[in-house]
Amino acid sequence: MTWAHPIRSLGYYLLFGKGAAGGQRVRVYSIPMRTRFRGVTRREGVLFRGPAGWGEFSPFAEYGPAECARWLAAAREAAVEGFPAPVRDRVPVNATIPAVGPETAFEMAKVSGCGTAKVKVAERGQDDADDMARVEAVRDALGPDGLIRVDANGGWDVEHAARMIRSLDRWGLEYAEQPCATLEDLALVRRRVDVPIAADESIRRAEDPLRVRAAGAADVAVLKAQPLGGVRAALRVAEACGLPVVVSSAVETSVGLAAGVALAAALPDLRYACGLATLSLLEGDVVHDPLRPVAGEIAVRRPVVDEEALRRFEVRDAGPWRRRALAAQAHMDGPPVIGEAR
Ligand SMILES: O=C(O)CCC(=O)c1ccccc1C(=O)O
Ligand SMILES: [Mg+2]
Repeated sequence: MTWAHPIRSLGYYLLFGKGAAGGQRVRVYSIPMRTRFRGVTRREGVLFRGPAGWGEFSPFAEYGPAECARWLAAAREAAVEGFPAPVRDRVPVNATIPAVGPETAFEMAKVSGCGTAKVKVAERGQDDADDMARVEAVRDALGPDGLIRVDANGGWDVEHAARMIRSLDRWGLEYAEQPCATLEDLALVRRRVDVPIAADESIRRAEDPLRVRAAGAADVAVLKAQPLGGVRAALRVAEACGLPVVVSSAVETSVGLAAGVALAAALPDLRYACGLATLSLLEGDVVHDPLRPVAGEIAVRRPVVDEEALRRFEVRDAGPWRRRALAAQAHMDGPPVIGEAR
């Protein structure tokens, strides 16, 4: 398939660099994290505006061009196409508690205003007692009616996972997210514990959910809009996988979060709180009215970039990110969005 005009002219909106007549400069941001998360201390990415609004391209540093192509497609959808129609106007969300000490965990759960919390466990360099203390503190903060899920990011082997999930369940677990790295191990753990299992890292490509289901590896699918290639792509994955879905963020600015919110808002069936309350992990944002939860819910809307807010975090040299986006674009299906700088 070739992309002749007028679609090719979409690239026109999204030129990097100065002097592209009628084009847009892309904007690079770098925002410090309030607490280290996934080993990351600054969140960085690209923002650009197209005819449908602002899009964000912010793959994590370790991802290569083929993987980044889906993240770029998500930004293109946001900027050029816009989001599908919502079926709800608010999305219930969970507080995200990083691998912090129990006092901080208690405080974060308390101030979040959320009735559901996701607690990170199995952090490298910590031990089981740290996880126990953190989950106990979050249970204290939420009270008996709160819901607690844990996320091990694949950090346990099967034995360790089965043992820890049973131990942590003394404080009551809604589900355990990605206790082990492989599908086979997830399936083994799932057969050994009563707590439901969610798959996150095991679902990064459109074909993954079918493999998750075939392996009997999970009860819940965690879907992220950017890595799956956008809201529409993620909706197709949700439909194909036949599992209840939790939408979560990739810890983006409000621009990227809006895609996750749009996905959660468009799902026909939403039974779980979503992991979209992640702005509190960042030192700031690029919009005037950030997508933060009120009483455990985020209102469905699309904030626009505020120049004054962006100025605090904008990076002048767009070169490295331009190269990254162009490399991703070479692997992307459909029309290009990034032009060469002139
Ligand atoms: O789901 C949440 O509560 C927040 C999002 C989150 O945890 C996350 C964000 C970026 C990368 C990985 C993860 C993860 O779920 O492991
Ligand atoms: Mg996860």
